[in-house]
Parts: sequence; C-alpha cells; structure tokens
Amino acid sequence: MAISVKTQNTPDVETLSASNSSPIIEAAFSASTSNLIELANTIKRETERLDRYIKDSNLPEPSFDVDAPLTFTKLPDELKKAREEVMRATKELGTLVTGATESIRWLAWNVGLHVPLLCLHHHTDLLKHNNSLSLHFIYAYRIASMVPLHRSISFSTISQEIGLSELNIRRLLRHAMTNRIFHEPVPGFIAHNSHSRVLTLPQINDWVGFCVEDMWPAAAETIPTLKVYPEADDPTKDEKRAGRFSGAMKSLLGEEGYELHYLIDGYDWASLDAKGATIVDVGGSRGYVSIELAKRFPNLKVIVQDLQGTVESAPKLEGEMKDRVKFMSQDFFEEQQVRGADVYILRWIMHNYSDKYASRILQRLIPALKNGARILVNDYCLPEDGKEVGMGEEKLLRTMDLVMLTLCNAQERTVADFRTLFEVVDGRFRFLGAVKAGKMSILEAVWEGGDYQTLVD
Ligand SMILES: C[S@@+](CC[C@H](N)C(=O)[O-])C[C@H]1O[C@@H](n2cnc3c(N)ncnc32)[C@H](O)[C@@H]1O
Repeated sequence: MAISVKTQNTPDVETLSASNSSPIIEAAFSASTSNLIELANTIKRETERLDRYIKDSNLPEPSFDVDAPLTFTKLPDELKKAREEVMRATKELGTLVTGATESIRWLAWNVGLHVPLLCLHHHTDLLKHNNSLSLHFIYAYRIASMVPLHRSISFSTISQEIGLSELNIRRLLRHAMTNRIFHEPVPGFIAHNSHSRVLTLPQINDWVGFCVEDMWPAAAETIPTLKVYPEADDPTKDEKRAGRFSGAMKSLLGEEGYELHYLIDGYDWASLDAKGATIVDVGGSRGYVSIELAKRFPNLKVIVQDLQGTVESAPKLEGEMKDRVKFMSQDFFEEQQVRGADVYILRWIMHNYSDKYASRILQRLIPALKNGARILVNDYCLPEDGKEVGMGEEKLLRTMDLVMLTLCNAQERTVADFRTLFEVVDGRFRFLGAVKAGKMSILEAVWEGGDYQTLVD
C-alpha cells in the first residue's frame, strides 16, 4: 500500500531568523493568541459537552473520591477533541493569568499549582523535580500499598513501619497532597483518594519508579554528560532499569491513542491476507501485536523475533494459531534469518536507538529482502514545525524525545528524518511516507533492490 506524504521545506537558519522579525509574522502570532474570555468560553462550552455525555450515558462523574473511576471515561471520537480542548485551554488560561515572570519562576521552582495532574501532560508533570521528590518518597517506601483503601492511617503508624521521623513523613505527604495525591480527613491521618489509589496499580507504579529513579537523576546529568560526550549516540545498558522502563512503557498501552487497532486498521493488511503473506515482527516481544494480527487476518503467517529470554517467555499457542504464529530468537543487530518475507515490522524499536544503531538494524535486514518487500515502522513522529499537532501532543512528543536522549542516547524522528535514514542506509529503499495512527505513526518503505538470492548467493 502506498502512503502519501506531505513534503516539508524546512527553512534554513537565516531565513528563519529573518522571518521571525517580520512584522507580518509578529501580527499573525499575536492575533492567534487567545484572550482570557475566549479561553474561558472554550472551557465552559467543551466541559458542558463532556458533562452532558456523562449524564446522558449514566456514567459516574469524575471525582477525587477513592472509588471514582481511575481513568476518564472512554469517549466517542467526536468528543475526544472536546476533552483535549478543555485540557489545553485550562492550561493556557492558567498560564496567562499567572503571567510570564511568575510562570517561569514557578516552572523552575515547580509548584505547578495550575497544572492539571494525571491529564494528557502527566508524563511531563512527573518530571518536575519537587513533585518528583514527594512522589519518590511514596514510591520508595511503598506508601500507596501501606495505606488501607477505605480507612485512614496515622503519620505515626507510618513512621513506626518505615523508620522515618513523623516530621519528614508529614512534610513529604502533605506536599504530595498539594498534587491531590492522598488526603488528610482528620489532622495527622491520611487516606486514599482516586489519585493515590492509582499508585497501587503495578504498571503505574513502574511508570512512577522509572520517572523518579531513572529519568529524574538522568535528566540532571544530561547537560554535564553532553559536555563530555557530545555525540551521545551509544546505547546504554542496565538490566534492572531496562525492566522498569519496559513496564513503564507498557502502562501506556491501555491509554488513548496507543491501542493496537491503530496499527491493525491503519494499514492494508487485507491485501496481504488475500495472498497469505508472511510478516516478520522484528523485536516483537511476546507477540501481542502479531497474535492480534493473526486473529484478525486468518491467512497471514507471522514470525515474532526477539532476544532468546523474551522468546522463551512467549505464550504457548494452541491449534491453528500455533501454526501461523511462530517465535524465533533473532538479534536485530545480526543478519536477518528470515528471507523473502513480505513485510518486516519494526514497532517501537527505532526510537530506542540513535541513527548510528537504527541504520544498522535496517542494514541487517537487507540480505534477507526480496524485491518489493515492505518495511513498516510503527513509532512516534516528531512534528516538523509545531503546527501539525496540538500543544499537548507536541509537548508529549518533544518530552519523549528528551527522555530517549536522557535514558538511551536515542531519539525520536520526524518523517523527514525517517526518510533520510532509509535513503542513507541504502538508495534501493524507496520511502513511501507516513500515516498518523493514534499517537504514533505508520511509516513505510519498499525494497527496490534485487531479491535476496541474487544479493546473497
Ligand atoms: C520497546 S519493545 C517493543 C516491543 C514490541 N515491538 C511492541 O510494539 O510493543 C523493544 C523490544 O525489542 C527487543 N529487543 C531489544 N534488543 C533487541 C535485539 N538486539 N534484538 C532483538 N530484539 C531486541 C526487546 O526485548 C523488546 O521486546
């Protein structure tokens, strides 16, 4: 399937700085700045739409109550935008009424009072250092699982259990409460609310641990490290941290925009199914993408590849699924063993590596490719100019890019970066473009070199 792509002409630095000082651009910029009433009206209008939907559908109201739903209700497509608008406008209005000086002061200090927690931006809010401090305490001392769900517990009991002074427990937990994590129903006693209960979920706990114990210290070291190692393109290895990172990333899977149907419905698998195509899921983990594909398309044959340990922990399949979904160990930095497949999928792989290593992954595929073979990359795509996605989503993508630098010496890429990567690896790849699929994109290239036999034999 050919995917069309919008070509981008990136202005060079001189053009940019010249155009930045242009009065026309400045006028357009200030005209596009929302005023307070407009923002407030947007919040009111869109909140009313959400509220109406919740009432009409007899859904529980969002609240901080301990038994309140832990995620905002799943919305029909036409209302998803309303929720995004409420989050965007609330944040913008808060920032405007805070003013530039106070905004920057408190951004650095990180009180973040007007920033909604656990909304679209919660990934980035967890990175703020004072929020990280109180969250780190809760994570490191397992406070969320120590507090009974429907009863309160005193600071002094916690103090006896964990051997920290009551003073320090109180100040750390009362800071967390300013972020709506726990509440103090009577002085000296804390109890769960919905935002603290969420910390008892294992994958959210992994996410928080990964933010406060891996990303937070790593972020503080990033600039000093860049001064010593300006290239920053070799992958880092730490088994314990890699495990927590993987758990944290899996907690994203249930979230809006990451669901598998975006990949399954976002590509023409039906044509491949019609010809009984073979798909190789490179770095396919325990096969959850491939198993879904095989369930939906009964003639596809899928080979899931990963490192030995992961393959050994893959689920044992039964019946005809066992015949169509195979697991094999394959290091993607070694020559690809499955020759002549129709499609090689790289889902959530390339963003883990700098260009130096991502290009090796593509190179190792080449000896196995037949003419016309497709390479599908399912990954985030950075916006080219900040205008393709909303501010919230752009923040998420740009933060993810910094996280990949901080943690893995890796990077997110724009569509143009992916195109260049394929072209630089081998001119016989023809890059076909990208389509947006939820929060990620599906990028496609076709191999127009000879068949693997002629290359290898
Ligand atoms: C971020 S996960 C992506 C998993 C899966 N593709 C998905 O979409 O969820 C990266 C996967 O690459 C695997 N991996 C890491 N290094 C590898 C290597 N050198 N060769 C093959 N697989 C590797 C990991 O075990 C893990 O399953």
